[in-house]
Formats: sequence, C-alpha cells, structure tokens
Amino acid sequence: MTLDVSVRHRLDAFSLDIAFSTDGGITALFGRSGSGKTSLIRILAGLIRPDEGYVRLDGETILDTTSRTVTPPHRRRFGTVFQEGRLFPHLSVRQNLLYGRWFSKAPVGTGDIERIVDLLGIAPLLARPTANLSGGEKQRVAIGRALLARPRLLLMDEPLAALDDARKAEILPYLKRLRDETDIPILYVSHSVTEVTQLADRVLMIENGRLTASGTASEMLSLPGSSAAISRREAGTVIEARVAPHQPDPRIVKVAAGGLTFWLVGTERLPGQRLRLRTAARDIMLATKRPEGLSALNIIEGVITGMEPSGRDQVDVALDCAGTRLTARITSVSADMLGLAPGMPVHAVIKTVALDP
Ligand SMILES: Nc1ncnc2c1ncn2[C@@H]1O[C@H](COP(=O)(O)OP(=O)(O)OP(=O)(O)O)[C@@H](O)[C@H]1O
Repeated sequence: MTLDVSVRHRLDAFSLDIAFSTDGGITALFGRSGSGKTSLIRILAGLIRPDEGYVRLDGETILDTTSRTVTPPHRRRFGTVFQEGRLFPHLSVRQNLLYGRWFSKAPVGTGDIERIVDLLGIAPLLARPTANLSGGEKQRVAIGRALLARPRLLLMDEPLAALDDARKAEILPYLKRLRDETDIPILYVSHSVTEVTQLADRVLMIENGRLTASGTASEMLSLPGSSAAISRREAGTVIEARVAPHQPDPRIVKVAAGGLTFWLVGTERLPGQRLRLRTAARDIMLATKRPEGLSALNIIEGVITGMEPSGRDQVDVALDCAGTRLTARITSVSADMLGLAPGMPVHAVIKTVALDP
C-alpha cells in the first residue's frame, strides 16, 4: 500500500500545507494541539475538501483538485476511529459491529467477524448495550466496527485521548495486535510519546500546519534534536530492543539492545520479542566510576559525545553506549563537579522501573 498526499488548505488564520508518502504499518502524525493533525485526517476522510492538492492510494486518485476528482467519503473505504467511539447508544455491541459491515463492498463472512472479535477481545461484550461499556471497551468496539467495513486505510484520531492511563494501557496491546496481525495501513494521530513509541513504524512530525520531519520512532522521539512538541519531562531516548533468550530471574526481564543489556519490569517476556524502550533524560544519572551498592540494575558504560545547555542550569549530556545513543539530563552543578567533557567515559545509571517498555 502506498498513500501519497499533498494538500493545501486554509482555515481562517490557520493554513495547512503538507505532503507525504507512506507505505503500510502504523504512521503516526505527531504534533502539538492545534498543529493541524485533525484537519489533515478530516481531509483524508473526505469531511473537508482542501483548497488544493491530491490524495492517492496505490495509484488510485481519491482526490485531485486539478482534475476535480473527488471520491465521496463512503466510497473511499477509509475506516475512522475518533477520540470518543461514537457508537450507536440504542444498539448492542453486536449490532454496532454489524453496522460497519453494511458499508463493506466485499461480503464479510462469519470468520471475519470472529477474527476481529477475537483480535479485540470483545466476545464477552457482544450482547451488552453500549451505553454502560467502559471508555476502553467502547473504543475497542469502535475499532471493531471500523474494521468490519473492510477499510483500505484506517484513520485513527487520538483514539485513546479520552481514556485514563489504566484504560490506555489496556488498549495498547490490542492496537499492537492490529498492527501485527492485519495488513491494514493506519494513520494514527497522537500527541502521546508513549503511544507513538509503542505503535508507530514511522512518525510524521507536524508543526503549525507543516510537516517538519519524518523518520522512525527512535529518530523522531530521541534527544538530541527531538521535536519541540515533546515536553521537557518526557524528552529522552527510544531504544529498539529484544527480549533475551534466557531469563535468569522471573521478577525482571532481560532485554538486549545492540551490544547492551537492560533490565526492566512489567512487560511480556517472549524470547526474541521486539520491544521499544523509552527512557526520559531526567531519569538517567551519570557516574565517573562504576557505582557500587546501588539499587539501580541498569548501569551502562558510555562515552560523552556532546553537552548542550537545557533549561535553567541544566545540561543534556549525550552518550554513545556501544553504538546506542542515550541522553542524560543533569544539573550544571553536577556536570561541573564531575568535570564532565566530551570524550570522557562515564556510567549511565537507569532505575529499572524508569525504563518504560
Ligand atoms: N473550521 C475551522 N475554521 C477555522 N479554523 C479552524 C477550523 N478547524 C480547525 N481550525 C484551526 O486550525 C488549527 C488546526 O486544528 P486541528 O484540529 O487540525 O489541530 P490538531 O493538531 O488536530 O489539534 P488537537 O490535537 O487539539 O486536536 C487550529 O488552530 C484550529 O483552531
């Protein structure tokens, strides 16, 4: 699948001017509130007609303002899932799911329904009225309904934004299954670093109606140089890792990233399983000698490659740890006290519980 988009559109004082191509997997549209992500999704869904531009899917023109080609929304076969599930409150879960099927050109068999119900873990909910489902359950049903319409492309606009952290954590594994077990390409709008780290194959950074950068999650969400849309608290590093084949202690999980070993908690432990770890720069300490008698399990050797002032009296210290980049944010006082400088070997200390899988 290849989606080619080039659109320009003015909304009063705001102007959107974005071009990108993407193929398959989950492409995250990441940016601050008001950067234009929803407007772009609405253009793709056919809810807004842009002033100029085109949208092509696998070479098929969905929209082209030059030739005045406009495929109406229901003929695009683009599924949509919004922040709030927009289910029909008077229908049961099963009826809501089957409603999606009516819009499918290709017949949907019982097997498809079972597969989607299983994928999203909604079998126990089928007979329930939608009115008293939890927010997380509603979103899973909304995703199921969108999938049953057999979309060629799924547009998801902050599907987890209205949920609390516990509900978000409950849905993320289902979204990963959706990515890994179906071949439906997904455009996923979010300003959550956690969601984008966990889900995105590719990230498009949107600022003020423009595409400012694009790349892998680890390229786009890691210091130095990650987007201004990432809060200071969250700024850090995304590391690609795999669960190690042998696990010496059932209480923690050993993962390998490049030549490094990390220990973490609270994740599945299928040997060889790929993971993305995220560590905030503010959660990394530096030591000039290997520390002893410390509870932190992750003590990583590295060499300082750069130092950038960051905020008031703080420094972002970039490290090369056997080819893996890490950034630690420390006070200028600590940097002076330890005499830190580029080229110096140091030990990065990361608490096990501060490493998000
Ligand atoms: N119909 C409209 N008329 C005028 N301005 C609009 C209209 N719709 C959106 N805007 C403006 O366009 C800009 C982009 O809005 P949009 O909803 O696309 O951003 P967003 O990145 O999705 O934000 P959020 O994350 O808060 O949903 C905002 O400044 C918004 O006020």
